Amino acid sequence: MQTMIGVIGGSGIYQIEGLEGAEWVEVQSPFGAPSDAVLTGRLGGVPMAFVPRHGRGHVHTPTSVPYRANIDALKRLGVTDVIAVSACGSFRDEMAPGDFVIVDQFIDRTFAREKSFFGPGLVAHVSVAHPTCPRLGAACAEAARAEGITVHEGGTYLAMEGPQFSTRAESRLYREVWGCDVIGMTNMPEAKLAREAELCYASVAMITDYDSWHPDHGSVDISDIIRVLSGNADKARAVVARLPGLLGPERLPCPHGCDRALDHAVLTAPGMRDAAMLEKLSAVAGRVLGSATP
Ligand SMILES: CSC[C@H]1O[C@H](OP(=O)(O)O)[C@H](O)[C@@H]1O
Ligand SMILES: Nc1ncnc2[nH]cnc12
Repeated sequence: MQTMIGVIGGSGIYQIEGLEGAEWVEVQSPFGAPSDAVLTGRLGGVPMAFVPRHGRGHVHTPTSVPYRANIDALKRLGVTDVIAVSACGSFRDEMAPGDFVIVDQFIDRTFAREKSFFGPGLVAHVSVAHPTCPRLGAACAEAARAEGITVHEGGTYLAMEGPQFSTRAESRLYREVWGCDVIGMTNMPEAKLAREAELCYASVAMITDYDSWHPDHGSVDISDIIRVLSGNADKARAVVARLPGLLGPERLPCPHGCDRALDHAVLTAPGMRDAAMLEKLSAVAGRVLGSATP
């Protein structure tokens, strides 16, 4: 199988440079319109697809991002591995603004988003006990280190609904009681949907601030975030540029089973499956439903 890298660019990252044959393509998804057209091309001989999570010009709120359409569109294009690049706040002194965290756990506190491709007429339950791909995360960490970035391998990301930032009491709860390391508004349900679509998913969280718990740093402030974001964006693009060399064009099956997540997940009996749902899920779950899109 051929590697195809999907990149979801977060706040401050609305395009990537250097793609050969770069082209913005409109992708139709049965889950609605993706955040924007998808930038496709090749980097180091490996096909790549980039979607700006908030759209060019930053038009989508964390709640209005069409997470399902974005993941479905990447799957339809043939993406195998998704790197989610995101701004986040830090709950740890040692995880400082400018550092990157390769997130490996989430606490999902979002409540106003569609969280599954499945539903009535086609029921499935995938495991997200380990919600990110260790193989892809290790490649991202290696790429970040090669760029001289301070990178923390492993961390728990609290996904909040937003769009307002946390109160000081919430910030302390997430840090002191729940043991979270970073906070953001977008990696959930994105990671859950990537797992349902059998895509390897790694989250590269770029720290922009100390949220609102830190006695020496006051409260989170959007102008501080934007200042750090501009530096982070170039670093993130440099990390992405190293990934084709690290992942290579030939893709071996995921040793952690991300690409087989649906093997035993669909519960609805074959004769009871809803025809419209089968059609809708042809890209995401075609491998196990027998309706794969060509
Ligand atoms: C720019 S501050 C808040 C905003 O930034 C993060 O977005 P993303 O994860 O897409 O980089 C955060 O989750 C909020 O949506
Ligand atoms: N402190 C914070 N809380 C939520 N999302 C963020 N994105 C960047 N910083 C953040």
